Amino acid sequence: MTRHGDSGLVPTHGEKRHMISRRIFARNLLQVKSFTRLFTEGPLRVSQRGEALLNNAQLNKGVAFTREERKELDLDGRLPYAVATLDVQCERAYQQYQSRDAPIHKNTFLQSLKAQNWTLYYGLISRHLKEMIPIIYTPTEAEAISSYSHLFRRSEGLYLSYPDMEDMEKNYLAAIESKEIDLIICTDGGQILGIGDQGVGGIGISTAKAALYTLVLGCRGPTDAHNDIYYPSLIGGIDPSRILPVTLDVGTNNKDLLDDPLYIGWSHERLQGDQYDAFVDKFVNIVKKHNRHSLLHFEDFGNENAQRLLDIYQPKLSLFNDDIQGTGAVTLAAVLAAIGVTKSKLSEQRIICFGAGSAGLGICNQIRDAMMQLESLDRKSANSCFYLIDRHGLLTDHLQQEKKVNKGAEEYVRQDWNGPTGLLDVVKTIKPTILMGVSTQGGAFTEEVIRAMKDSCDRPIIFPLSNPTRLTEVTPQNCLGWTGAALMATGSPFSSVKVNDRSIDIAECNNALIYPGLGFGTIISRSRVLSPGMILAGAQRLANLSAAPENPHAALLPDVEDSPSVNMEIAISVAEKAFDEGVATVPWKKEEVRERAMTARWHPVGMLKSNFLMHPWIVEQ
Ligand SMILES: NC(=O)C1=CN([C@@H]2O[C@H](COP(=O)(O)OP(=O)(O)OC[C@H]3O[C@@H](n4cnc5c(N)ncnc54)[C@H](O)[C@@H]3O)[C@@H](O)[C@H]2O)C=CC1
Ligand SMILES: CC(=O)C(=O)O
Ligand SMILES: [Mg+2]
Repeated sequence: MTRHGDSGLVPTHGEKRHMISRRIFARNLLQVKSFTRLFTEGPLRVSQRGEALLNNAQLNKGVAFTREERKELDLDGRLPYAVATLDVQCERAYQQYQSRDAPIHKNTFLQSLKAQNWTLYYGLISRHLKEMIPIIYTPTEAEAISSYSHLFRRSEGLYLSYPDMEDMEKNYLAAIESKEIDLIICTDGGQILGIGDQGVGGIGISTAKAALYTLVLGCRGPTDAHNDIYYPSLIGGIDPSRILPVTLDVGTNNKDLLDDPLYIGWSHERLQGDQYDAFVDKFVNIVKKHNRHSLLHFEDFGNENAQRLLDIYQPKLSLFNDDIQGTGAVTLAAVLAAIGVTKSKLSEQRIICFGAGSAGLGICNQIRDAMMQLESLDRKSANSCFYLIDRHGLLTDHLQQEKKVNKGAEEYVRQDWNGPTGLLDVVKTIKPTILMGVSTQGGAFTEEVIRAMKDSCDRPIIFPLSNPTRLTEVTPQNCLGWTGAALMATGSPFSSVKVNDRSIDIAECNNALIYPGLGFGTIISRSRVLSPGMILAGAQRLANLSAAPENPHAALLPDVEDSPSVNMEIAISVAEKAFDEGVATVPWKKEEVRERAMTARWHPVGMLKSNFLMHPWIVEQ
């Protein structure tokens, strides 16, 4: 690809392209001087008709095709007579959804709906966001991923397998043919949620994260009480046709999968070392070559690779690791909200992080950096506020000598520790104010641990963040039952808990509350990188949107139902920061960010008054 002009906005394609692509490309060229839209704008030209159109999930509108469209597009007789609005279609689909009892069956139903009709899929979920996010994301998606080879029906992204490494570029180009890609979400399946190596099934997390980029951005109505911001009543985010979910199939060390005759990936032990590195490097370079203005989102890579790959590639292209940086940012926001309640400073906290893997280190680094930037602590003093505990106990110099300290955790190693290093002993010794769990060890925060936390301060801050639900280190019911007053946030959704006749809402401290905003802010500003400053700006904006400091009984973070408007605010702060740091490459000004962000969203229906027309269509001859 070559660049056009100074703006660096226009992807060009050396490859032979489809006619539609050339037209979209030409239109983008015309728009580039003012603004490049993040969705395919205006009349949608289609070359397909009849059966082919009904089988194209991106274009299919089902019974929402109007009489004129049916005539024009050879659909007469292929659909029942009545023409329905999207509302009616959603009502019908919701009834079908409700008839499925188990969450995994609801998940499968929604998967097949997506395979048939994107507009209806996104339209339906946006109408039942809170109810359906746990179905398409954590916790249910973990179950779907672990059964991937058994539930498989059809392709849902790009599968790049090691044996086909020679053809990687060709296969990549085929997947993006006739598309403009803003976002590539990639996993190697190494550590999916808390359920470990899932091999090729990892694609499920790429597609789930992709769906949230579309759903969890946009607007739900005037919900932002702090800022009196009004959003129209549609929901929308990143155009799904501009997102590419990818799995890098480098084998698996999951014995169950290797022994399963139905396993659908490359049945081979997981590659490591030079072979693994060469494969990932080839992929990143292909992205850089063909989609250099897109954001590359890394998800659920194994601990041995996640931080290492981030360090290698972050300076080279617009890339981030959600488990490290997204989780760090959302947890920082929750901590800022919590210390707003306890009226204390970041630098006054004594923090235990139980689990020193990708998420644990991402969280500690993010909070440590915030201590340095917001409260001017030097790095050593800031590091000294943390006590990291991993599978062998507290990270001490003894463990370091035994080479049992994860890479990246060296800075937090305690040099001065002589006592026992188990969680309960450390809690009793240091009397922490904050306890975070990212260990994948369900129930690890026992009653004794939680009561010891309560003994150490009046309102302990306790965040069991492991997913899915069964791996939570402590349930809110237990934690609040034992303490009465903990400030909690959890990785997966939990219902509210009654304490002394008061109903306490539990904040969901999940990176899904922030990564869509981090990503969208980067994309709309066409930022060269997603910098630490942009991530901090996003976390601070999220903390500002918390109701907790003013209302000590409110959840620490905004509700998932409000995440569309919340993520839009985050995106705006992130994009503005990109301008401040001089990394934005769009040819417009920082003052325009809000308006640009609002108009750049894709909606499951067109911006037309009639709510069943997706776009006016022009038939390709
Ligand atoms: N709430 C959120 O937004 C997020 C939650 N997570 C969750 O956090 C958990 C960890 O994820 P990653 O950091 O990506 O995995 P990881 O594999 O990189 O880290 C897990 C760490 O826990 C340690 N560990 C295992 N057993 C332990 C024990 N008995 N005691 C103490 N430490 C122990 C492991 O040695 C490892 O270092 C997962 O359940 C994941 O779903 C991850 C990212 C975001
Ligand atoms: C939320 C998330 O990214 C995880 O649990 O891995
Ligand atoms: Mg993850």
